[in-house]
Amino acid sequence: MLAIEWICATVIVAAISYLLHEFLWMKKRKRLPPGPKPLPILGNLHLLGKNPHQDLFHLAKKHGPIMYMQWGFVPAIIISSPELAEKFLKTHDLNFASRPYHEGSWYVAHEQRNLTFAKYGPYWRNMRKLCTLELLSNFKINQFQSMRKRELGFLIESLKRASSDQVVVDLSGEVSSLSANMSCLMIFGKKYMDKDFDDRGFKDVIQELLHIAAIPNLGDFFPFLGVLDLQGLTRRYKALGKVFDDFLERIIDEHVHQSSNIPKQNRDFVDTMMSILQSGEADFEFDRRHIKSVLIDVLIASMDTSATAVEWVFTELLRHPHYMKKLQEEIDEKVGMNSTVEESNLDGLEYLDMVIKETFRLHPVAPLLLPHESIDDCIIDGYHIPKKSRILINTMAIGRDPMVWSEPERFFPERFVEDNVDIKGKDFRLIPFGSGRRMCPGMHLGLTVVRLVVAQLVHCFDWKLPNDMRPNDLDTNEVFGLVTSRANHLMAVPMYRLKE
Ligand code: HEM
Repeated sequence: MLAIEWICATVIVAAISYLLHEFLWMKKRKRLPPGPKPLPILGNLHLLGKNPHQDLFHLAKKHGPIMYMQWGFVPAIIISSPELAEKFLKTHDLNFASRPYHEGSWYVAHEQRNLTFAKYGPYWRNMRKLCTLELLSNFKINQFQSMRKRELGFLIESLKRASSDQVVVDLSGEVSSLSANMSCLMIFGKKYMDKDFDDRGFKDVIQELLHIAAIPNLGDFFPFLGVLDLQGLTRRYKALGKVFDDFLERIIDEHVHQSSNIPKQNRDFVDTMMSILQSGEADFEFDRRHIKSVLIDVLIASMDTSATAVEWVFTELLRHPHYMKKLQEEIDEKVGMNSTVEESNLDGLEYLDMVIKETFRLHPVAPLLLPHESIDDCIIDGYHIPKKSRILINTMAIGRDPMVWSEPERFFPERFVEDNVDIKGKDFRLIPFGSGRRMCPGMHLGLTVVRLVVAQLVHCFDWKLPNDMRPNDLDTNEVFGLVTSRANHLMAVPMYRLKE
């Protein structure tokens, strides 16, 4: 059959199934949450544009904080208030602790054997425990403290040169490279540069994965269309899966040959995982496939999240120079003009924490968290939540809700002086790392990197916008993806300010 015939046949089958589904559903219709009226087959997919978190924010203003949508054949529940977020992520957490099918993880992470998209069950529980204890513990985070200091030192030196020449730097690019280097050193024990992956180079391959992971996948919403691969995504995921697999196999082999009895405090993540594999101490199915899947997870999760958070903090500080100054004054007082910031200084920097909280409120790195999936039918606030619904918690909508925050659109770190809101998953007004069973296990590491990098860059340099741009003219356009970053790179001129 020709491709066009295949498409027609699939659309007809899809339409019949949809009508059948609607008919059966009518018979036992239950009270669903309110939401926009769906079109036949397409459902509400036509309402989602390039920045779905913003579209859902606007739709919630009309339909309310719990909203039902039909995305193709998939029911979606969108949550936009702290009270409801608490019901989904705390009161009924267990029922919403699974993840939907994710084609990228299927092909790149050995059939969703990664932590991020593994279905809820014994494998996910065991792997999460292992990662939390062995890779993301305080002991492990502290082990890499000197590496972080050294890498950040390299960036400061290069910015000092830019400062003496008064050149504009690509702050987004610089922080992203720093974060990539820190992640590679922690995970693989060395930095990976261009050509280390395949012809395209390390960064390009990661960027391609992030890019296609952000493209809405028709196969996710219309399972019949998945096999046709009309968007070419399956083909690209398979090719990327092979590139990652070859790369990780090579790295693991190198580690196996080099490492015999590396002391625990010197082990990178590959060493740690391989020593667990070799010792046989994992009491669940655990082989190279699982190790490779989790290595990809921590690589992707650590590289872009922290760098994007730093980028947003700087965006707001450059738009509000008086807050930048106030932050400098706090650090000058605690650290002094003769020294750079150490991780041991961070706990005393309260204003820094307020600036970071305020940035997460306005610019959460993952505005819809990661998608959760309901394990069983459930009733919440009198509404029926069907089994296998996709649950999205819109933290961006919660962060800008005037019922929750006064003057929500205003960047105002001082709002946290009186109200010391927790960002570690206990206060549902601000949950940039999620909450409950699926909450981010890398939060401590992520926060350490963000606080350190922001503090150091603000302490060592005054910053000004290029070409006499006024602070108000700096845009805050975003591009939605696995992480939601600035649409345009942040450019600024550093001026060194410490005593030599
Ligand atoms: C500023 C930095 C970071 C932010 C804002 C962030 C945010 C998040 C969010 C919102 C989720 C989804 C929670 C949910 O679905 O309910 C998540 C999950 C996750 N994060 Fe992070 N993250 C950061 C850094 C890191 C780092 C450094 C790592 C590891 C090295 C990491 C590893 C993970 C993993 C493995 C998951 C999936 C957990 C699971 O499904 O069980 N993250 N993160």
